[in-house]
Amino acid sequence: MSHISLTRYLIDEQYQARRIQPDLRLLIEVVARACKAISVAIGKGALGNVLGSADAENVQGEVQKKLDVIANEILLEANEWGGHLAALASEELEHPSPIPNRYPKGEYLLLFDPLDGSSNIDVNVSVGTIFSVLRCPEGVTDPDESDFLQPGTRQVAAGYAVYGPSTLLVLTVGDGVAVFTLDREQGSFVLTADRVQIPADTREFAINMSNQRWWQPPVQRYVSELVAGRDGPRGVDFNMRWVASMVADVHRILSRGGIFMYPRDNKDPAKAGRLRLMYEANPMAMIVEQAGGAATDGHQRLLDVQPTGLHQRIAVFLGSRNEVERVTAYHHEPG
Ligand SMILES: O=P(O)(O)OC[C@H]1O[C@](O)(COP(=O)(O)O)[C@@H](O)[C@@H]1O
Repeated sequence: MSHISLTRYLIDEQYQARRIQPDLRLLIEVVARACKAISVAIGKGALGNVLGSADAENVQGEVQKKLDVIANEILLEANEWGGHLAALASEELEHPSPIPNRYPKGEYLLLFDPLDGSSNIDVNVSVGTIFSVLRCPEGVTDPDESDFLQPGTRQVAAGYAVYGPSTLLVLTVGDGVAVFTLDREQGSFVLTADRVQIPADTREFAINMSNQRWWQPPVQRYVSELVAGRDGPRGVDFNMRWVASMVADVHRILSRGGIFMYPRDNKDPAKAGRLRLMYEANPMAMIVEQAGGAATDGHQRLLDVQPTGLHQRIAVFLGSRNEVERVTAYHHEPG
């Protein structure tokens, strides 16, 4: 694959594929630059005094890590003055963040989880950033929360960065999925895989097994059949993986197939799941579908879910199409 930078890839999407507008291209480049800065901050680790807690809680009632706050500030600062956005929303902020009046405004809404997999930061396991781009409704100059509550099918772009052994940026603008690797010497993202496809079948599943006693019957049945392997109704063995960083688990699935599950469970019946619809499930669902996979909440296509809240949680089943369809079918069976 010849040396194609992110900028070149986006310019081709703008002029050849005629898929994106100039300001969406520039917005994605700004987000990518912010991910580079976050990658540098993470790379410093204990030497940069960025590990550990920030002694503050976010809107979800979770203790924030220092890097949650640092990553959030990097993304807010990088995106507020570029002129591409009408407003932003973050996992770390209760309400949408308006663009200060001193800066020009644009026609897009950006949502992000600045640092996904927070529980893995201090133990040097891959973490990431997840983002989703929507259009600001026509004629709205000061968007509020309701303007963000658009189904995932309305996303014009989605992506994630993985900060692991290498830093990767995975992106879709609705024309397949492209993977870029950060060339640390050049300081630029270079295309290393394009039109990535997830195999329809897999022998690998990802779920936090320690929650098993709380799962509802369809998930109990599906996972027990996987674990039973060749001696069970599936007749073949399945392997399990769980990094506990959604970006890392989803990237493995993008790379070699698999099914990722974070179901609704009875541990906290009030919660519809652990993961957030707007800036975790929806962008990942768009990427997975653009790579030929499937994504549901157990009952319906994730991207068709009508959001009701900026930080709402949802059950997530995504990855290799045939397995996602099977576990979803189990949710539709009577009894
Ligand atoms: O702690 P658990 O139950 O294994 O859950 C891990 C899941 O929670 C998350 O860490 C939630 O994300 P945040 O770290 O952004 O809060 C996902 O990345 C991951 O898939």
